[in-house]
Amino acid sequence: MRLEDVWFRYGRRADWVLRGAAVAAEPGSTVVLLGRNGVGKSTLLQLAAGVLRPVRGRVTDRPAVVGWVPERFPAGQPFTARQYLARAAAVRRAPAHAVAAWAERLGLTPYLDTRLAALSKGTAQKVGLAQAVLAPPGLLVLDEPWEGLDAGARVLVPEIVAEVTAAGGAVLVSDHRGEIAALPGATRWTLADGEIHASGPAADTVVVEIGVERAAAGETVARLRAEGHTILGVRG
Ligand SMILES: Nc1ncnc2c1ncn2[C@@H]1O[C@H](COP(=O)(O)OP(=O)(O)OP(=O)(O)O)[C@@H](O)[C@H]1O
Repeated sequence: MRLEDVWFRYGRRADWVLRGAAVAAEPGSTVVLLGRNGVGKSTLLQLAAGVLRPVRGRVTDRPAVVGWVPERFPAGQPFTARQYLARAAAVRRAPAHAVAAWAERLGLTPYLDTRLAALSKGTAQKVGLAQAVLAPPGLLVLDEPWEGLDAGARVLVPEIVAEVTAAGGAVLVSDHRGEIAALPGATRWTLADGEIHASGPAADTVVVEIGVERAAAGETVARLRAEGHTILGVRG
């Protein structure tokens, strides 16, 4: 999947969210998208997934099967989890056993006959994750996939990412919580002021301890994360 000079804004008078983005996610690679809140990560992911179209430029080499996990699963639809996943499986021509197998793996089996609107946020997120992988995706796009998941399910995200890339798919994932540490070997795209800065995986990592005033802690953590650093903890 390749962005070729992609420009995007939400309206004629709106500011540009992306200005001439030119990056590529190669088959078998994992790309982690970093950047502060509101900088345009979700927008870029939706352009990559084909949910949004560029205002200028184009997205090329998008594989036939794209799995897209939005930041918030749209749970307002009038289906049970089983009906929704069965429909998604039919649309993607996924194998017949895929719904039951993914439901089991994600701990969704007890909730399959619950209506989507009645699911907890985390369980709905799991349905969102399941629908994206029912058919093996050539490109898997995950918007903050850890959000709302319990500890048991969080560990599944890097597992699923590794399986998709091992099968030759590309994975593009946004991360504002430093979960990138769980994705060794990932390329980083850092988005700032409408531009993407791509950098290779951190091959050799060291831990640097810094002290900041309490009042500045939140802002410092956010800034360091936006720059692509991993925050291992805050204490004191
Ligand atoms: N549907 C929309 N209509 C108009 N403006 C939008 C829309 N969606 C997002 N924006 C604006 O585009 C900019 C980028 O938003 P986006 O959601 O892509 O950022 P983000 O980096 O994903 O943020 P966060 O980390 O908070 O999820 C923001 O200024 C936002 O207000």
